[in-house]
Amino acid sequence: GGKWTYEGPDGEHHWTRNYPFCGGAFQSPINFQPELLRFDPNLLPIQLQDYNLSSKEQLTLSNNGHSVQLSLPSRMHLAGLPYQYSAAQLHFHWGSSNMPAGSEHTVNGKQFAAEMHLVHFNSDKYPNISIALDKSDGLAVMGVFIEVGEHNPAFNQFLKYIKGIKYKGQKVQVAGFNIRELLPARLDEYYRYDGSLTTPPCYPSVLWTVFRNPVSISLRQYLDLATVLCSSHAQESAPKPLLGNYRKTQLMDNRVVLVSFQQ
Ligand SMILES: NS(=O)(=O)c1c(F)c(F)c(S(=O)(=O)CCO)c(N[C@H]2CCCc3ccccc32)c1F
Ligand SMILES: [Zn+2]
Repeated sequence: GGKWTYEGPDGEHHWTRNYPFCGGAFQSPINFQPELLRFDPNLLPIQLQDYNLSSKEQLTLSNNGHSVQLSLPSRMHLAGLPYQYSAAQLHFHWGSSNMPAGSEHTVNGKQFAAEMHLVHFNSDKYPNISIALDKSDGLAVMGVFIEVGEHNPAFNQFLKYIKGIKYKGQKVQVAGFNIRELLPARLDEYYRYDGSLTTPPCYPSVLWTVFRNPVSISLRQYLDLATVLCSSHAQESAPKPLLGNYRKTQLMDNRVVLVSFQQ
C-alpha cells in the first residue's frame, strides 16, 4: 500500500486520506480505564497450540519499515476463542532510546516501554490472512506489555539477529524456539474488546486480547529494539531511525472492555 509513517506529513493524523477505515469506528489501540472494565466469567484462559517450535524450524525475522516482525507457521494456533485462529506473525511497538514508553494500549493512562503483538487469522472461516484481513471476524491479535527490568533470555532468541536487519526490506532466518516463553505466565488474565489493526488499513477486524501482566526485558534488550532499526532502505543516504512506532489511543465509541479477572 501507500506510504504512511508515525510522524510528519504522512503521520497518523493523515492516514485517513489513503485509508478511510483509520477514521472509522472500533479503532485500536485504546486506554483501559478501570471504570469501563466489566468482569466476564466466560472469558477462558487462552490456550496456545503448537507454540513450542522445533529449532529445526526456520522463521523469517524482517524489518518491514514499520516494525520488526517474526513470521510464524500457521499450524501454531489459538484455541478457546469463538473460532480457531492460526498464527501469522509477531511484531513490536516501542518508544525511543531515552524514552522507554512506546506501548499502544495503556492502562489507566500508563504507557509501558513496549508492546508485542501476535497476529492470528480465523482459519475456521478463511484460507489465509490476506482474505481474513478485512472481515469483522477475521483476526485475533494478542498483546503483551513489555517493561524494562530483568533480562529475558527468550527475547534474545531473535534479538541477537536484529543487527542483521537494520534497514527496511532486510530479512534473516531465525531458528524456531518456544514462542510461549515470550508471553507472561498468566494466560488467564487479560483485557478483551473488539477493535482494529493499529496500522493502515486500520480494518475493524480484530478481536483483541491484551494480557494483564507485562513481561520484562533488560534495558540493553530494550535499546536493541529501540536503537538498531531504520525505517529507510540501506542505500538511502540519510538513515531514518525506526522509533516511536505506536499509534495514539482511540475513542471508545461506547465499546465495553471485558476482563477475565476480578481484582
Ligand atoms: N498492531 S497490528 O494491527 O497488529 C499490526 C501492526 F502494527 C503492524 F505493524 C503490522 S506489519 O508489521 O505488517 C506493518 C504493516 O502493517 C501488522 N500486520 C498485519 C496487518 C497488515 C497486513 C498483514 C499481512 C500479514 C500479516 C500481518 C498483517 C499488524 F497487524
Ligand atoms: Zn501491532
